[in-house]
Amino acid sequence: MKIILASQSPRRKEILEEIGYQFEVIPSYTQEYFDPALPLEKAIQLVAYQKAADVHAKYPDDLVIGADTIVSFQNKIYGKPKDEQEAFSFLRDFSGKYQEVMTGICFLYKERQLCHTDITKVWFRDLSDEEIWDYIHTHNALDKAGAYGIQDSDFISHIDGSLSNVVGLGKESIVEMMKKISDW
Ligand SMILES: Cc1cn([C@H]2C[C@H](O)[C@@H](COP(=O)(O)OP(=O)(O)OP(=O)(O)O)O2)c(=O)[nH]c1=O
Repeated sequence: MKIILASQSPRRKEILEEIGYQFEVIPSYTQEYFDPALPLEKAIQLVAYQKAADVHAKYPDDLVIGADTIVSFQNKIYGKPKDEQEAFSFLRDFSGKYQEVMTGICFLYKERQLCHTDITKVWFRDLSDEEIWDYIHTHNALDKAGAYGIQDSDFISHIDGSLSNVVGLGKESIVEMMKKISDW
């Protein structure tokens, strides 16, 4: 079965390559809908589903993988910041505290679907305003949920859970899900 990654994220592509799969990248540009009435884990899965479904409609005989990452902090959702000022306020909020990074993953193949959400707790050390601005001015903070990349900052003191999940796609879950669908 051919695998399609329905994502424009270079990080997700790298992660899937690292696991060793052969796949094609066909990003979804669908308008995503986040349903605030659902429990967070389900709402994020639904966004991952929408991305996968958009591509699956054109490639129903291939295995299509969609994913979506958000940061949840004190019952608020942090996606990609809209500008540098918002990126600053996100990182100021996270300083010295922990947040949860969630990635919803959906596999679609023919009539079948398998979805899952990974959660990793991420602890930030205390950050000065100066180093937050320095990070924002030297990195692509606006392209990342929560305004930071765990892979390109030294803000994190420790994590509890999957590291690749924080970067955008939990390797362990992908491998597990691939096992589950091996008889599809
Ligand atoms: C928290 C965190 C997020 N991110 C990235 C992962 C995702 O690419 C991005 C969250 O945005 P998403 O909307 O999940 O994904 P995307 O728009 O980049 O790609 P697509 O919708 O086509 O799949 O933030 C990091 O790279 N490092 C981190 O530490």
